[in-house]
Amino acid sequence: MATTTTTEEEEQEEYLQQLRSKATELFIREEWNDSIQTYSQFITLCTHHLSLPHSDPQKLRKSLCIALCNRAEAKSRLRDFNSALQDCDHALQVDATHFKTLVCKGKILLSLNRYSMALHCFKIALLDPQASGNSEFLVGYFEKCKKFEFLSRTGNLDLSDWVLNGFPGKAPELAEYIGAIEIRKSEISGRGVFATKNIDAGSLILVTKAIAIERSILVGKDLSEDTQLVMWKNFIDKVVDFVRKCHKTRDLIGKLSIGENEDELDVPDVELFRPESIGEMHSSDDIDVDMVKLLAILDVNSLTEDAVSANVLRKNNDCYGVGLWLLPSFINHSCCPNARRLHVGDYLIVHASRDLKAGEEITLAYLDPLIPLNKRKEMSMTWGIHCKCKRCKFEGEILFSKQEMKEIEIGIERGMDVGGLVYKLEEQMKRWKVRGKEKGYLRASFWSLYSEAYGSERCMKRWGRRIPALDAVVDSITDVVGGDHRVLKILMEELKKKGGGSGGGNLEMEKVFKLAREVYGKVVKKQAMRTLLELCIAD
Ligand SMILES: C[S@@+](CC[C@H](N)C(=O)[O-])C[C@H]1O[C@@H](n2cnc3c(N)ncnc32)[C@H](O)[C@@H]1O
Repeated sequence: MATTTTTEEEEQEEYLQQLRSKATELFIREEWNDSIQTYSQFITLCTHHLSLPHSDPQKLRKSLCIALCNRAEAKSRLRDFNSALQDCDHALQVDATHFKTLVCKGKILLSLNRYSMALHCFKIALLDPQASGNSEFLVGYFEKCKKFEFLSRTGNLDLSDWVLNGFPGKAPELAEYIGAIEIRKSEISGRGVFATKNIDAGSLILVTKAIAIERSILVGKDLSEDTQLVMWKNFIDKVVDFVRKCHKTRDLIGKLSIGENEDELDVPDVELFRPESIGEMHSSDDIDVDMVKLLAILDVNSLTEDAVSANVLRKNNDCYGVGLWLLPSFINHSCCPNARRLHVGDYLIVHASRDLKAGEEITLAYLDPLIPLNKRKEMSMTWGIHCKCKRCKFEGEILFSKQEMKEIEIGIERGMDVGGLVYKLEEQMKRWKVRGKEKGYLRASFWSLYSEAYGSERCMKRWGRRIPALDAVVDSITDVVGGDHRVLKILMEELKKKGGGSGGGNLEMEKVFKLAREVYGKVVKKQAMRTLLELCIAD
């Protein structure tokens, strides 16, 4: 009897060895899916053997730990980070200081933007004797975690080198950052994002990585309908894949609006959106996805890189992307926005495009703030929103009561002399005693007239002395819609004409830099900002 048991045990032992060798071979050949499958069989069998009376627990534990660590590595290669993390934790339960697992866990945590936890792993790994042979790359990871941890606390981003070198290679990895903001009920609609402290124009409000993003190369100016459909389908597949791998993401996406009954929606704590917040992170097994709800959510919250309030930093702007970013999805629209977005790789940076007061709602322009009310209304229909901001209200009243406004609109349609139309609008505003912000509203709405007039030498010769100086118009428009790249471009061109360019008069150049910070955010130092300004003109 005893002989039979020994033979059985030996056979099982041999089978275990075979499984381990096969899994290791697949792992070395980087056949990740097959190696995960084989390691899974090995792990189940190994765990079972550990409970048997004649087993060698020390040897088995060692094998189990290595198998879990390798399976974690394979899963992380397939970007199934949450499940990989689960394996690392399991391995560390078996051996709390297992060097390879600590390094693997640190790298996974870094990919998930959980910097301080990653830092902790690399710190312990560095104490291991094995660290001496790997010190260069370990110290590299350690320093990277430290840098990102600092960035995620302060939001002090500096992309100067990347910009000055002409956006080489892949876009830089950024750290996730959540500034002085909270999510609250909004008077605009449902929930909104609010400043909890004063925020200067140009300062970063948040930096966050896309849940998923899909890009397409632009051939010509627009994408064909077919390409757009394929792009949208791929994008949805990516979101579903992400959601299936992570409960936390599914739960957070589930908090986004479907554009209906927004006032009844819960207000989530902004802390939930920190990568390090505790959530039910694990499981790669099927998570139910309510596709109808998910599609409605994507319809309302996806953002495109070509939007008017977005800048994209990359070498060739010949592609176009659609993506989903969680926290920015709570930012409402305003025709007098106070924030803009900047895309760097898969990261979205939202910065203040005007000075913000504590308690003020942060808003983006979903649609062009430099077009007249009727066009804005038309465009807002596609967003399913009916904007009731002060500007829309004021312009609605003036359009309704003043025939001259209609005449100006007809003049634009008929292609009348832009200088004459600007003159007419300015004269009417004087007559109607339109001042301050209200003047800015109308100037912003008819920006196309102003920009064409200031851009035309012939027009300025004729009307230059009868219409306000560009400076004054820039100030009043910026006061109501914040920094805008088109306004910045005209200002730059004007400076160049005066023989200034980037070496223009100090005061004028300061004004350009101030506007540039409102347009791009404080993401580069002065020299690199000059490069961005050159790009803005060339655009
Ligand atoms: C990206 S979400 C913004 C956050 C949303 N309010 C929430 O509670 O989740 C976009 C949706 O917000 C609403 N919304 C945003 N700005 C609006 C505005 N200015 N006027 C009316 N509704 C607006 C619309 O329902 C729109 O579909």
